[in-house]
Amino acid sequence: MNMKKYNEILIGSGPAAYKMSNLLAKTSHSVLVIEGFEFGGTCPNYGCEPKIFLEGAARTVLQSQQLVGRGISQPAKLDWQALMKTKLSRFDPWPDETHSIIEKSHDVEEGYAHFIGDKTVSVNGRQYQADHIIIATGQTPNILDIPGKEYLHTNYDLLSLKTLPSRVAVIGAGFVGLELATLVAAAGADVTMIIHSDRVLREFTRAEDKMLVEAMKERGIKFIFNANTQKISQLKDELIIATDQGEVRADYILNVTGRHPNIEKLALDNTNIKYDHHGIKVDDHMMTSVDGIYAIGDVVSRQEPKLTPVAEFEGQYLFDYLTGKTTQPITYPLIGQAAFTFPEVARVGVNADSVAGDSQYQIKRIPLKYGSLYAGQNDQVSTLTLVFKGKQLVGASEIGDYAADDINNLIPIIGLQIDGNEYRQKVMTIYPTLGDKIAGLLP
Ligand SMILES: Cc1cc2nc3c(=O)[nH]c(=O)nc-3n(C[C@H](O)[C@H](O)[C@H](O)COP(=O)(O)OP(=O)(O)OC[C@H]3O[C@@H](n4cnc5c(N)ncnc54)[C@H](O)[C@@H]3O)c2cc1C
Ligand SMILES: NC(=O)c1ccc[n+]([C@@H]2O[C@H](COP(=O)([O-])OP(=O)(O)OC[C@H]3O[C@@H](n4cnc5c(N)ncnc54)[C@H](O)[C@@H]3O)[C@@H](O)[C@H]2O)c1
Repeated sequence: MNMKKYNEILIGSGPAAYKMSNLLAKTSHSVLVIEGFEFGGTCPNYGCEPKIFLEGAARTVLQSQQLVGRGISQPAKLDWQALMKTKLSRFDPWPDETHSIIEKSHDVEEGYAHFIGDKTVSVNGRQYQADHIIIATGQTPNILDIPGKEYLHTNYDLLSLKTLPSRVAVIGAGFVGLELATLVAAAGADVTMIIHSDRVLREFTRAEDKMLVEAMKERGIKFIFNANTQKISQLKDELIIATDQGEVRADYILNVTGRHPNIEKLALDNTNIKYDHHGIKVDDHMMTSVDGIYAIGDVVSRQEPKLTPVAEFEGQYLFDYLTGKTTQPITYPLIGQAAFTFPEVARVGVNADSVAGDSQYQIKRIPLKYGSLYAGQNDQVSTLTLVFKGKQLVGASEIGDYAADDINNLIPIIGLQIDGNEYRQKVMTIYPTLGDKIAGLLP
């Protein structure tokens, strides 16, 4: 068979591969990009971007509800069908547009790639080789393996759902579950969350986790903890979810029980690439156990959270490494995280719970609700938690309506190890925002 050879083959076109594809477009390298589903991957098509687009309207509704009796007489109402129409008109063209952008600079194959050996990739019956093969195939939702699993929906379905169901059951309460539950509840659905453990986001402190659940409950979202979902059945026009804590009746079921690496279709067992259930194993240059084959983005088995900026950072690093701009191992910057719930939760650095009782660390909890900014929104929960080691801020987390933006203010202080005196001398932030409080909080 006549086999075409490239400098690079990128498998996947999500944020990790797309970053590399854009960088490689500025070189003379020959590149093949292979995508099996929607060009652009999870984030722009059925992840971060449509989620945050829809969240804009949800936030307006929830904020207006919070201000009823405090100057707002009629809370805003969300028209799901109209909102979804605007969402679809914006997002439907994205995969084709991304495809066209990639095709301007590189060869493209539409189809799922698999390995037929350590050096050869096959797609659509054609075989290819390259100096470097880069696996950037991301993750896909776990689907509960229970009777009635055909009734389960994922983020992909919900983020394009044209009609809002009356009752939505959400199985799982991680980032995806909590964010999408917030969205459909704001639109008027009756939401029940079914959680197999006793808490929600483990990345946050227990106090924040509890406050988030309480705040969501106050807005009518129901939580059933320590419940194992056993079976789903349909009775007339409703779905019955049997759990070991009783039955839940719903019109729509969102399965958000975590995600696993997209490796099944790659036929890695035809190669010597090592992997586990967290993903493909790489060294500190993102190389797999096979020379010349690399992995980046969510498909990698690593400690760092599975986020778009992390995927893009790895794409940039691998480009720099393969084009000789660096020989250094990858070192990750400080990574901030947020769940776009209402209120939001956001965090960075050392988790206060993990160092509670350790005399090397000091923890400060600052209720923000007294500040006019937060009081004006009737944001009763806003609490900032700071962790210091000596004089240095090493961790921060917040629950509150603007937690993600607030924590973003603190990431440079921790990441660049800026001390209080230097900060006060060189920075004057906009008043009144959280920024103006920071100078006073740093020792
Ligand atoms: C609902 C949701 C909300 C999210 N919100 C945020 C957020 O707010 N902020 C944030 O930072 N992150 C968020 N994320 C995570 C973010 O989407 C991912 O971290 C990011 O998309 C990872 O990029 P990637 O390129 O590694 O993989 P992906 O974006 O998943 O792309 C992988 C691509 O590879 C393709 N592929 C798979 N197998 C093959 C094959 N064999 N051959 C060819 N192609 C293949 C897939 O079709 C896919 O297009 C969210 C995720 C979800 C699900
Ligand atoms: N705002 C953001 O940055 C954002 C948003 C969405 C997703 N993400 C990324 O995507 C990743 C995946 O998110 P996710 O929500 O799919 O996964 P997750 O790991 O955050 O949450 C999965 C949830 O499902 C639960 N679960 C697992 N098995 C279950 C079962 N059998 N029954 C009931 N519940 C079960 C877990 O306890 C957990 O609460 C996140 O870790 C994050 O890195 C980020």
